[in-house]
Amino acid sequence: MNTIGVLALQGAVREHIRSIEATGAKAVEIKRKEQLEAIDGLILPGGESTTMRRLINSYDFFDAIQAFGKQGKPVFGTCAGLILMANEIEGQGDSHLGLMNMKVARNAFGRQVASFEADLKVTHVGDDFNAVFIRAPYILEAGTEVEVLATYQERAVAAKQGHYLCTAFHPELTDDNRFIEYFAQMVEQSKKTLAS
Ligand SMILES: NC(=O)CC[C@H](N)C(=O)O
Repeated sequence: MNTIGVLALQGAVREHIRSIEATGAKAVEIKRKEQLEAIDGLILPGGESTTMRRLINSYDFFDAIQAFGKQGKPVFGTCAGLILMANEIEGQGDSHLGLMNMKVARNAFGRQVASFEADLKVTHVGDDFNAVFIRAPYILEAGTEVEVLATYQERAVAAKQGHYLCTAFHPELTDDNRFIEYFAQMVEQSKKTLAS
């Protein structure tokens, strides 16, 4: 059975645990970096990216998460998690984990319309995915190795780069598990490749 962890320092952890379990995979809350050794894929949840980064540093997760990704193990960032994965953040000198070659903007849809839902066509996932946005970022620029999976109002809001996946929205907040199932398939695939 595949085991998928959710970084549980801050943010929407419990919802991800429920959606991972719905795919049939084992779900684990990750609170110590040593736990990364026992999982096959990692989710960086939504929340507040600067707070999460501060906690990543305090709990000494920074190098451990980068090393996890460099081993070829899949990482999926949602919302604040997408910001953590980008190698460039608009108006901010430093990025965070820098796993994906893309520039992102925070709170990109404005503070007034903080939250909204939209039905999106998502490559690999479906034509009618109900996406929940909460003070969401978006992807301003993406490198050629980054595959944009969905756009909203011509802005890129979901992307994949090899074994890295990210969404500006929160797939864990609906009962539609197709997005997490797609990630679970990526985890399954990488586990087979890493074992061979
Ligand atoms: N729902 C979310 O994860 C919001 C992300 C938040 N705007 C940030 O910058 O971290």
